[in-house]
Amino acid sequence: MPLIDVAVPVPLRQTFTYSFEQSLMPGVRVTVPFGNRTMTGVVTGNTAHTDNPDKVKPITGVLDTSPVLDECQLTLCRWLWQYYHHAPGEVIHTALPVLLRKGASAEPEPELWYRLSPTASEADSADLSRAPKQRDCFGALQKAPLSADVLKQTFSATVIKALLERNLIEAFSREPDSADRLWTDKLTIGSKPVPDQEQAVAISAIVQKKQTFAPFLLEGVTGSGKTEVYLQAIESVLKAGRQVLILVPEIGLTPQTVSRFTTRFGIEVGVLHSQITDKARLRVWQQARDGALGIIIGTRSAIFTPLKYPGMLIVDEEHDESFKQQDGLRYHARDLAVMRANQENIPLVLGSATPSLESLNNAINKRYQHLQLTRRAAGAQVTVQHVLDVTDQPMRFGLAEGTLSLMRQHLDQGNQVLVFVNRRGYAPALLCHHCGHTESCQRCERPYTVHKAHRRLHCHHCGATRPLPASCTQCGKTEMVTEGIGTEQLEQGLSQLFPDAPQVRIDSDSVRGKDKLQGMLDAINQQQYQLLIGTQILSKGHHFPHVTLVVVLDCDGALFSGDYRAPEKLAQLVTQLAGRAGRASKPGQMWLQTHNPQHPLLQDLINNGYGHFARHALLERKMAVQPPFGVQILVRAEAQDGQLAFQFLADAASCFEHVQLIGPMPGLIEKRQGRFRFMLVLQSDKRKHLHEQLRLALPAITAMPLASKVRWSVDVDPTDFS
Ligand SMILES: Nc1ncnc2c1ncn2[C@@H]1O[C@H](COP(=O)(O)OP(=O)(O)OP(=O)(O)O)[C@@H](O)[C@H]1O
Ligand SMILES: [Zn+2]
Repeated sequence: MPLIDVAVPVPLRQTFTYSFEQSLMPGVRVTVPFGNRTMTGVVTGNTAHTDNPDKVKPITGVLDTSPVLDECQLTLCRWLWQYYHHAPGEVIHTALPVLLRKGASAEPEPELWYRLSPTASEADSADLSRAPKQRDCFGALQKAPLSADVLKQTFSATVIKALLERNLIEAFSREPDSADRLWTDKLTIGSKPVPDQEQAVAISAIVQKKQTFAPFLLEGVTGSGKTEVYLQAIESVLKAGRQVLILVPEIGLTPQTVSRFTTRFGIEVGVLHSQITDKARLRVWQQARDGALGIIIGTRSAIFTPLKYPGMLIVDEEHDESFKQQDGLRYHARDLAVMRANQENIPLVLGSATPSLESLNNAINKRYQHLQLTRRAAGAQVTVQHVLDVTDQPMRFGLAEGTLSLMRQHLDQGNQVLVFVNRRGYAPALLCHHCGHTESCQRCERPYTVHKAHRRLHCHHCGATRPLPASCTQCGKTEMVTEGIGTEQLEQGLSQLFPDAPQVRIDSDSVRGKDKLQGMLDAINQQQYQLLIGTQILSKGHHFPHVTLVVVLDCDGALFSGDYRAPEKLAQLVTQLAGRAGRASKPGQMWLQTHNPQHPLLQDLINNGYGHFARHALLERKMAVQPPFGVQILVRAEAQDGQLAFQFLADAASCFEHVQLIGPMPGLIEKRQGRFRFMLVLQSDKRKHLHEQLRLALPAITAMPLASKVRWSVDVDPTDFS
């Protein structure tokens, strides 16, 4: 009997061999016995050899007639489990829509249709004269059978039910029509602006590359019209009947984004993000696989969407941290996009105003073609950036007098002002004025954030919450005071200081709920609000034509972080925030409040811009042999007993010989949800060497006695050191 390799969704770094009466196509789902359970796995190949043939068990069921993962996707999965040193079964699970993991059919379900019943006749129509709706419905079906979806657009369920009860019509199920490339008939090119010279250069460079692997970095300052470049570049791809997959950051996927594409091309766009149902996700997956969608826009995991006619890949805001998954399979969707474009032989456009140092380095080294947009579109001016020294300044709600009078000026001119603070809630700590005790989450040993609206304390690390205490839990005195400022407090304060300026708060608390963010963004652009208060969410790619002033409350924390990526992240945030101002006819400015006005990073950013900062940061990384010049892999471990986690990593460290090791040391967040967290950094200037060393060491690490007593994981190319 043929031997077959199957990836089974268990956390083990191997595939498993089973037998079956015939060989099976790789990518087909099968059910197999595993331990005392039955599991759904995916065939990864047919094999000739097994070490212990007596132990091989048979495959118990075959779920698909054709593979759910095509050759290209399987190749990518193999790359993923090798590169990220992850369990093959879990990799394949990540690559499939949830319903397919659970064994659902990969083929579209038969649709419900209606037709006249065989006994119905012309005379029946006359009988319906006193029920005009039923008569019309009957008349419609007399012409041709119709799907339930179509019929229900015109007739109510009651009308259909009445006709069914009279036995005049009947329901039947029908295989859905193939919609393969039907969208090409609907494709139209809506009105579009004339590209400026830099845009035109970028567009023509991209469209020259058809059906060949060609990576581009589109580095364009905020508001320079990158999206317009995407739109005009994909035009010829769509006209050729080929599909485009666009990745965007989680928060950037608003209906506004989608509508720019639907309006331009007049075709349906498949949308994939974390809020859609499993059923809808499977539907888009099927339509993309069957060639029934021309454009698919999605967040991180959309990179796994199969395409029947792949034409182009785009990663917008490619620097965004949400493209890296921070648990399970810790893959980077941008890096996977590069692999995929290569595999599919198609162009890839990475776009950003603040490119990651990794991508920028690839562009400088000519591995990617570098396209630059240095001017804002349609004559908008660059936002002028300033630092405001707040040392010894009287402050109100975290704002200096100077900042407040600037805000007053802009508000009086009828413009919008955006105030950024990087903390949601009322205040980041609650402490006792008498004994100094800070109320902290015991599981994370971090101060609770005060949320006044709900009168509760929240731990932003683990989500734990409890009622706001009336007195100190240590000494019992009732003089509780808050420390620091969050969005909620700023909102309260600003409504006192500027009672005449309608304000809106945008943070993950206030935008919870379907389409709420979009509603707020629309209201902002209709000028229903003048003061915009918010967190990072406000920095993400939104177009705010009426904002002329951006204020950053406090950026000092990030200047002294233990994370070597913190300066890059801060520079990206500040630049993106500045990019929200002055996007239309009115010029914009940004003010950064700081106690460190002379800090070299701030000075460089303010005076020379992100591009200069990033190139300088690359030099520093080169000296320190840090990514993208050095390669890093993190082994993390956590346990309730911190000593165990530390010891596990110390033992793991002894498995390496020719690798530079840093640690074991505590994570930047030392404790979370009752577990102490440690990490061991493996570093080298040679990628291949480091991966090889880890591959050799992993069996020994996995076999260590402590390996089953702590939670541990491998993070390749880490971006987060918490
Ligand atoms: N060539 C052009 N002529 C006129 N208007 C343009 C042109 N290109 C883009 N625009 C307009 O300029 C605005 C900004 O463009 P777009 O949103 O594409 O910029 P972006 O670079 O993607 O912005 P960001 O990175 O800041 O999110 C949009 O309203 C867009 O319609
Ligand atoms: Zn906690």
